[in-house]
Formats: sequence, C-alpha cells, structure tokens
Amino acid sequence: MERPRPSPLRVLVDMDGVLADFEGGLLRGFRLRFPQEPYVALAERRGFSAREQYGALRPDLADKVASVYEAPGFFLDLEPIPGALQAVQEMRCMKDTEVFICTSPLQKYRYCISEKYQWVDKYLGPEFVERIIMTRDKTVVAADLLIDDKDTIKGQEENPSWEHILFTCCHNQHLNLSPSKRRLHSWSDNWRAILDSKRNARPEQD
Ligand SMILES: Cc1cn([C@H]2C[C@H](O)[C@@H](COP(=O)(O)O)O2)c(=O)[nH]c1=O
Ligand SMILES: [Mg+2]
Repeated sequence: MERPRPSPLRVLVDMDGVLADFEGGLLRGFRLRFPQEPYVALAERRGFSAREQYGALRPDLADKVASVYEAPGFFLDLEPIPGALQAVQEMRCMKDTEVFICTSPLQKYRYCISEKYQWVDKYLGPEFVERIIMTRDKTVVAADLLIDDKDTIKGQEENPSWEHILFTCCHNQHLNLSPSKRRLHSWSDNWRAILDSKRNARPEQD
C-alpha cells in the first residue's frame, strides 16, 4: 500500500526584526529627526517596545520615537536583515515546506500596511506577496514553526500550534530562555537544522 504523503512543514517568518531591520531603521530615523535628543544605542536596547524604553529615558521621547515609525516611508525604507532574503527564498523552494510571512501592523496602520506589502514585493517578489499574513494576533495562525524576534507572543489562543523560535535581535539578546525554547541567532545560524528537527519530530501520519 502506498504511504500517504506527509503534510508540508509550515513555517511562519516574522517581518520586523527578522526580515526587515526595524531597530536599525528606527535608530537612524530617530537620530536624523531628533539630533539633539538622547537615544538608546542598539547595544543598550532591552525589551520589545522601543516606545517604552525611550519613555523610561524621558517621558516625552516615547511619542517622539513612535512618530519615527509611524511616518510615511519608514517601513518601506527598512534594510533587509543580512541573509534573510536568501534564506526565505531557499525555504520556499524546499521540498515539503510552506513558508509564510506573518507580520503585525501598527495600530496606526495608515502607512505601515501598504508599505509592508510594497517591501515584500520589492525584496522578495509577487510569490511572497501572496504569502503575507497580516495579523495583530499570531496565536490564531496554524503552523509548525514561528520565527520571531518578540520574546513573548500572546493572543486569543493559549496554546498556539507553532513552536516559537526566538530570532535574536538587539532587544532580546540578553534574555535567558527556558531550556525548552530555541533561538535562531541570525540567518547564518543553522535554520535548516531547526526545520529538519521539527519535521522529524512530527507524529507519523496514518
Ligand atoms: C519595537 C516596536 C515595534 N512596534 C510594532 C512595529 C510592528 O508593527 C510590530 C511588530 O511587527 P512584526 O512584523 O510582528 O515584528 O510592532 C511598536 O508598535 N512599538 C515598538 O516599540
Ligand atoms: Mg518582529
């Protein structure tokens, strides 16, 4: 009897901090726009929210830093993270693998949503535009893996189907993870081994 084909391994890849250099673009934009103001160097970043960290430095800096990422052109002008484009293109061509870009828009979405689409089209092409999942709640999306730089991902679903692989970024590099949690240190790290191990750990299908 013919064995049934395994279902493809579905991988969600986050955008800001994983494909697009949000933190680098934010610091550059902040220093250009507010050259007299104190800033948080990338090595000093702690915690996902730049807004909160700037606000702790001086309360009025919270709105100032937010005004940088809410401005037109911010998301479109972000540089790709080194190795990211090649990695996801390779992932897309891998046998029995499905890759989607899973990204959260800002609450002030006026420019962010269309610019994220344009960014993907510009750097990855129309095949990937078809594969954008734009959601404020990634827990309700079904997949095997989510590669994301946000250390804690919460939403309506308490037990998401994916395993969260923490992608190292300036704001999370100092965190000690629980032994069960895995990191991808960069796109030069062995992301293929993570996909393979997940593929092999899945229960056999009848
Ligand atoms: C640091 C930081 C980020 N955000 C926003 C920017 C994006 O819209 C999302 C993260 O998107 P991802 O593709 O899921 O990585 O969060 C923010 O609002 N405030 C911040 O300080
Ligand atoms: Mg992110």
